[in-house]
Amino acid sequence: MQIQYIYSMKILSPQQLKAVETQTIKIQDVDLINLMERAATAVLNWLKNHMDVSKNHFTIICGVGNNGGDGLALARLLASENSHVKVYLQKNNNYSLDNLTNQKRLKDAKIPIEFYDSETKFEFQPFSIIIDAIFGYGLNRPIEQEWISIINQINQAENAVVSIDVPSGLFCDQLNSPEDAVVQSEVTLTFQTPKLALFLPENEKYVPQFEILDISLDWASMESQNADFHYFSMDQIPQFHKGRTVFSHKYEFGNVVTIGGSYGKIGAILLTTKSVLRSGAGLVTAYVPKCGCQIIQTSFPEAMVMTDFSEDKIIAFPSVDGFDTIAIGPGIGTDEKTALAFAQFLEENDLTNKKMIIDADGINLLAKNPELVNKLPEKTILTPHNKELERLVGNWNDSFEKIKKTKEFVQKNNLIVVSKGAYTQTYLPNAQIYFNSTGNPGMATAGSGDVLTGIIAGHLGKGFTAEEAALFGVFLHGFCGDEAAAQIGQESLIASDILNFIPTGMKKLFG
Ligand SMILES: NC(=O)C1=CN([C@@H]2O[C@H](COP(=O)(O)OP(=O)(O)OC[C@H]3O[C@@H](n4cnc5c(N)ncnc54)[C@H](OP(=O)(O)O)[C@@H]3O)[C@@H](O)[C@H]2O)[C@@H](O)CC1
Ligand SMILES: [K+]
Repeated sequence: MQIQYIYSMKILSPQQLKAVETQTIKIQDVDLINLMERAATAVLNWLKNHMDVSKNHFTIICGVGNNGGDGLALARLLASENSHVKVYLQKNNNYSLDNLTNQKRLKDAKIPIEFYDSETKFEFQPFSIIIDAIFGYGLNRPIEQEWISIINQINQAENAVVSIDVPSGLFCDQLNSPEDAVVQSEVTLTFQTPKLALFLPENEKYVPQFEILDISLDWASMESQNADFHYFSMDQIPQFHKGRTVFSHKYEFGNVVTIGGSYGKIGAILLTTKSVLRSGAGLVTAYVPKCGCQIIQTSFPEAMVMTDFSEDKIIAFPSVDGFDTIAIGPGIGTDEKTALAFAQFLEENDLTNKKMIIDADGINLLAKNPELVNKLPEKTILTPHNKELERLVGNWNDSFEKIKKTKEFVQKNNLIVVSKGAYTQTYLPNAQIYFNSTGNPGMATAGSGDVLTGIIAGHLGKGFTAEEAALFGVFLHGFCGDEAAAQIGQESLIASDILNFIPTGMKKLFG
């Protein structure tokens, strides 16, 4: 089963979006004004799904381009729903064509437009929702001094703010400088494909959350764009279903060994081992120091256990001949003797045909001895958090430097890196980077990564390619975490909950 990359959602630059827009107009035989109407209708529908628009008040602040045009069209649609709408439009003599068309449509519908300039002092009604339609993906320079007060007034108001397409002032594919004026919205409703800026931690205060609204741009045109960045979302999931038949037997679903644990950290490898089987792998064996044997056998009878001759840490790695998948790291510690055993294991085994994933202290052991990276089988999956990743690729000053360094690292070494965090980033050796769409802040909790390692290892065992296992494993982990949070909340969520929700998550995805 190979991933059909054509099904992934590409993250496009403003120039590419413009090209897709132009091609859509040609292929669908429509005009831009129709796309604008689709965009405004999509926003209206989103608002209707989230509130009673007929009772709400909206203050729509529009710019001079097509983002402003979306705002004007939305004003007309909201007014026809009996909403209370106040429309502000920037005073200018350089409006886009379709902005002008929508101005005329408002005039025809007798909906007044109030013009603002850099001196305007808005009087927002306290309960009115501000719709930010000043700039979208067409922003081509930071917001100029004279308009900063407009953005500041929006940010200082106590009103809820909804941004259309992009928070005004935010660049789509480069970082703003900290002093730039950018709208801080509660939610951004972005059209068709998410923009790169929405995923970057530097922009969290402008984009605490976003939603993608479909406006039926031409799919083939989007797919024809070259993109390094992708969004891995629900649309890609059906192709990951690998069912069982009546005659299936456990040996068809992989034989996985999990290597880790040390005195006081057996729980980590236990979580990983359990997650392997819960993900549908056939067989799992935990290789742990002696102190871990009873713990694992008692709390997880489905697993087999092999033990190191040491009581409290791993100092000699096992033979991996009979296993197809190897997971190393959870709870293993960084003792010198463990480090030596790990190095010897990588240097003296032929791992060419093995599938491998390394996590946690396994990554720290690797970082201590960087030339060992050359000994890893191709497409080994590494699942570092940011601190662990820095130990492998060096420090970075911002997201773009991180992306560049990590991309170089995976390409040079033919590895896969899963960089954990909000919108977990998966770097494939072909230089493609995927942002994940599932998960929640409650999952930043002890042992969450151990469960992820097990889920990915389980899918490797089941026969997924390394790319598939990494991408789908990250998605499933977040999805199960979301299911768990929906039931018990984020605050008290623990890693075992994520694990316990794997069956619910799998069932919900595949039936
Ligand atoms: N395909 C889709 O997804 C669809 C997208 N649609 C919508 O179109 C939006 C993109 O529209 P857009 O291209 O007209 O750009 P937009 O963001 O309105 O701003 C451009 C204007 O701002 C100006 N300007 C720029 N920077 C500036 C600055 N710092 N300070 C001052 N001025 C500045 C620039 O003028 P300039 O001065 O550069 O000549 C120009 O006048 C998109 O986000 C979405 O909402 C839908 O309608 C339909 C389908
Ligand atoms: K906007």
